[in-house]
Amino acid sequence: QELNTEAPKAKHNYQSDVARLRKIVINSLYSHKDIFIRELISNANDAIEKLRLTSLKDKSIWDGSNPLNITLKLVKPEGDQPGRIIISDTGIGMTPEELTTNLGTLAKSGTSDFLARAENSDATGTGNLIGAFGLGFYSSFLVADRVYVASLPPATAQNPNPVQHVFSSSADDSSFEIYPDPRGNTLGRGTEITLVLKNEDLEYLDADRLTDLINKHSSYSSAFPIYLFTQRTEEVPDEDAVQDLPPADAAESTPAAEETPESKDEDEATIEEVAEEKAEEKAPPKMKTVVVDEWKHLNEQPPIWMRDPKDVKEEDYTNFYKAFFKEVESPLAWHHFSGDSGSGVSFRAIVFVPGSLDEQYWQQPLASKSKDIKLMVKRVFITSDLGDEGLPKWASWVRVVVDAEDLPLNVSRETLQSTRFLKQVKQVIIKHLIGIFNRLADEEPAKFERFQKNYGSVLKLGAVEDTKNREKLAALTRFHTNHKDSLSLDQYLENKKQGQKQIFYLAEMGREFDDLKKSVFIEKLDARGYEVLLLNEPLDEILVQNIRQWKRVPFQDVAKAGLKFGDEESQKDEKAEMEAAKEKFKPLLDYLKKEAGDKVREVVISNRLVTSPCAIVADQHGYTANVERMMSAQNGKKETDKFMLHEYAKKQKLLEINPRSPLIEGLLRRVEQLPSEEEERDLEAEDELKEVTSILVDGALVRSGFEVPDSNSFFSRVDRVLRRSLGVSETAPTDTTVNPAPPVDPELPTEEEMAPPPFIPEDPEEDDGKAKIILPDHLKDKVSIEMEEIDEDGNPVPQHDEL
Ligand SMILES: Nc1ncnc2c1ncn2[C@@H]1O[C@H](COP(=O)(O)OP(=O)(O)OP(=O)(O)O)[C@@H](O)[C@H]1O
Repeated sequence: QELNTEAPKAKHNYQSDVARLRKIVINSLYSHKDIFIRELISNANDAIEKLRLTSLKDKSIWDGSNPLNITLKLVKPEGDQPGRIIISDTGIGMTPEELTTNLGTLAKSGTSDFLARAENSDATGTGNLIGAFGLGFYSSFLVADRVYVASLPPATAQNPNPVQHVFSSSADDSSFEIYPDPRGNTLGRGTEITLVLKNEDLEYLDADRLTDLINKHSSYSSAFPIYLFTQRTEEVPDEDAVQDLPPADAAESTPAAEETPESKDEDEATIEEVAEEKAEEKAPPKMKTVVVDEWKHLNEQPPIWMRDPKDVKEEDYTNFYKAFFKEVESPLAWHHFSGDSGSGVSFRAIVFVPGSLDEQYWQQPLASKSKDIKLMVKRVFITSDLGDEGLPKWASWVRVVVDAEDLPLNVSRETLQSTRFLKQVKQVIIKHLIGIFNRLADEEPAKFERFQKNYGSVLKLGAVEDTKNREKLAALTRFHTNHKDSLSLDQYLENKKQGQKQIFYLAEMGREFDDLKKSVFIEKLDARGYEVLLLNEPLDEILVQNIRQWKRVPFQDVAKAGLKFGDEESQKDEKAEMEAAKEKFKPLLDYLKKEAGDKVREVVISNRLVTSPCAIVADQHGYTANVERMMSAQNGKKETDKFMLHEYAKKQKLLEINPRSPLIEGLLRRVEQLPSEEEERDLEAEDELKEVTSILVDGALVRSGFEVPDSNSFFSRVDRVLRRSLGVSETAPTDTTVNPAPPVDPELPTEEEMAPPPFIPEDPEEDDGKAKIILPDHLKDKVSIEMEEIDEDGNPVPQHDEL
């Protein structure tokens, strides 16, 4: 009987976001058409799961007697009847109101944003779209011109006499219709989706093609049996012919609508005569062709996690992962194992590392829970919510399927959460996850490199957050150094020089490694061949502060006091040189202490500089420039300044001078030349020296990554020195007259005035292949253009200003 009817139907408009989503699906996912079957089967599976879970509380909904399954029927086009795929489930079904809200609106938060991005993305972005969003029901329109959804929820106390309703919509309608099913309550319970296939998509009616698709993408998506209705012809002896009876009329047989696959034996033949061959005396038994109706069980094999890992191919894991977690990208690595929770629950599990870290990961709060842990009991999905026993943030991206054998099937989410099992499972997952990382590090260097690119920061977060696994995670972390692009802490210790008792690191958030290599703080270490860890992520400094030492060797911030090469004792010459320098530069040290006393606590001879004249280092309890920046970024500069402790820490700076620098030598000479007698003082020369000194100190601050307290005054001083060196009068004023702005004019410009003149591009013939900026004539004299050189990665190439 027809699903359609002439009777009046309630018409509804799609919510605007649904209309947009449907448009994206229909227009841009053309090459991913196949996903429709996976999405519909997964919805059917969810509906059955929902029924099962609801029935745990209310037995009247389902008492366990009638079967839970998903069935598919393929109907070939015939006459004016179009080709159809009919997918039915015996799940929770939908009331007419639910049909309207579930299929006519999108309840997801952030949908509009997401759609805007999807609308602008090209074909490569569409993979993401499917993964991130789950197009679900709307993917039907990839292959169907029209979709009918007939649905009947189970009878409940609130809805004792449910009526089967139909949702109907065509691919191009902006509205859909809901009406009582003209066939009556044929479903018993559940949902039946009829896809009226587009002419170009009739290939999906091929049973083998559809079986392949389901085997590949969906057989794992459902814990419930999936049956495909097929018909095949067979030659069988014609028993009737023996009695020489006239042939019966050929008649097509279809299973009754309410007939479920379990209610009849598989392979049970509905025999019907199609043709009869002429009876011949004493000839071989007379044969006839019969059509055999079959319900083929598509997901008969046990799910992948229940199989022996030896029997599962790499491709099977990848396909399973993509289907099960609705993902387009293959996993980076996985581990399949069975175990015992320790509280007597045996289980099987597969832990997957996704191909890349979700873009959203770092935007989520630290407490955000993992969603991709599928907890099953005896093949039946129970929950994705580990409750308070969620994984730590650093591991919240992991995708896991865990199937416990020895828990009762009717365990509810709440009871499961109160068992020790979950706590133990969490530990087992983390243990195996770290096992995967170690295996990659030891056996698959190329993959490990990819892993580091995607998850490097996650390991650092783990080493900070997860004290129990700190050592293991820190050991997996890789660092850039002045010598290498990737180095573990163990490797660092293997390379350390004789006598070296510190792990040197330089931390400057956000700086390029190449810049860090030129830092004033590593001049000498680098020149002498010592290795320095270069840290440029916010988490780095926090990590180092937390672990403090590796294999009993402490970390040393090279921007801080306390730097020791470890061979000072054997470097007698250098020691003597230092002592002599202290003596020789005493007048300068005293002078600088007096002049820079508000910015630094002490002035000392440096052991870390080679070419630079001076640098500012933080004392043991002081803030380095990096920490100062982190504090301001976190609390806002004003807030940070309020705390006394911060004030104290900020003042703990040392000015280190390089005794070998000619500039420092020159400064010493000038200081020594200052007349000591009051009456001989040359105030002008003194002021000049003060100015040069303050520029030197402020320059040292900048060179060391700190902010100059008053940059305006700093540059005015620089200007004065420049004037002096150019022989320009220091006091000659700049002409500061300017034209005042025209009088107040509250009238807004018209749209015409605001519109830019039409843009006519230059003659393409003249194109010389070089990058250029083409300006419309009316802007040519109003705009000046500065070009910045960028490198291959799009980063600005730093310009080295000798000044
Ligand atoms: N076979 C079904 N039986 C009962 N309800 C269904 C069925 N198919 C869809 N629904 C309802 O329609 C809603 C929308 O389905 P849709 O597939 O668009 O999104 P979803 O399944 O919620 O999300 P996703 O596809 O990302 O998992 C579902 O949440 C569910 O409530």
